[in-house]
Amino acid sequence: MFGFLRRKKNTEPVAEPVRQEQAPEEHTLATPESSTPTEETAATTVSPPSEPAEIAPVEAMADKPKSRFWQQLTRSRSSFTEGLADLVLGKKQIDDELIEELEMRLVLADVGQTTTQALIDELQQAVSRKIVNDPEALFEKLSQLMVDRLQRVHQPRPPLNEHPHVIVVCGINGAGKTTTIGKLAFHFKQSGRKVMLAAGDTFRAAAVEQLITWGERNQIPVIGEPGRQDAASVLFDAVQSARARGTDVLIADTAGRLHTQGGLMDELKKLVRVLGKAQPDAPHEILLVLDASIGQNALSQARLFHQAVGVTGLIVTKLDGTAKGGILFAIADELGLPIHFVGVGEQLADLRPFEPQQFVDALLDREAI
Ligand SMILES: Nc1nc2c(ncn2[C@@H]2O[C@H](COP(=O)(O)OP(=O)(O)OP(=O)(O)O)[C@@H](O)[C@H]2O)c(=O)[nH]1
Repeated sequence: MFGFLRRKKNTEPVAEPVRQEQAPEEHTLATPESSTPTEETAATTVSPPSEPAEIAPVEAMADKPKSRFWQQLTRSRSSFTEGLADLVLGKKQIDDELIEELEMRLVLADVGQTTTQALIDELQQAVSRKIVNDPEALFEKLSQLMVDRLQRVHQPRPPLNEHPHVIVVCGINGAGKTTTIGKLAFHFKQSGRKVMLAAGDTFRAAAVEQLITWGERNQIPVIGEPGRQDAASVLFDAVQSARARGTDVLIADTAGRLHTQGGLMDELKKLVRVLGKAQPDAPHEILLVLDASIGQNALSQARLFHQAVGVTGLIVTKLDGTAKGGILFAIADELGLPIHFVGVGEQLADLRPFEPQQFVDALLDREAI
């Protein structure tokens, strides 16, 4: 049953779940190290970070407080379901008005014309074949079609067999790369991996400092320091250092670049080549960070990054702050690239392994959430 229908019928307000904040604890932080591979990380005791770190394992969160994910998708869900109950209630049959309203809402949620049309065509076929007979069955069918579309491109990430398993994170300026790297590091640490970061964004001095701060929050080493110019040499050093330390996962930041900036795209290709020289088969993953709030523009960005370096998977950020959650369906349909994670906030634990069913349930306000 869909929550937005149930609420209207019962006319009972449904309480939004309240987020539990963790009491801050004292942390032992490792100071960021220099690029010398043999240097040991010095540990100092410092005050708790100002940001409340959520320390529940991300994997465990996937099945426990689902209500939090539900809450984080409030804007996308509201734009999709608000007012639908009024339209549906009182209707015993599916009519053109209902189908047109659904179509409009899919387009407004940035599902995109092509994917919206395909979904609506499939719904209409199900109606004309009498597979679907009433509005509630129509939503059920829509939900199933949406999950199918995401499931088609859903793939597990490669196993972390190499030491280090090297991940390059790329994207345009401000997409959320550095923040996502901090959250990714937390994700891997929570699953018991030894993680290291490489500050390959030598373009913007503050980016290195920002990455060092994320390293401190996660108590993991960061290779690279402000002032270094050559991103390729930072990444090369980082692979050597990670290997010497038996690191499981090395995550490399890169400078934000517009997909239209040919010179910078060439630099990204060079970084990927250099990593391959530092370690055969590296990088093992090239993750493109896309900001959900830019909607359909994310598609052209993804195409050009993919052409340049062969993106292995996507991380879609800022889903919490946008009503354009539907972009994930356009991404799945038109790019065929797997979405591995979604960013739903600015805290360490606000990165979720992407699960199609869970996402559609939250978007369509399914009771299961
Ligand atoms: N609400 C929300 N904000 C996010 C999310 N991910 C990143 N941000 C914010 O987006 C802004 C840009 O993030 P950065 O990580 O600095 O982006 P970047 O891609 O590294 O930027 P450049 O270094 O300029 O290329 C910051 O204010 C982040 O806190 C998210 O999932 N949700």
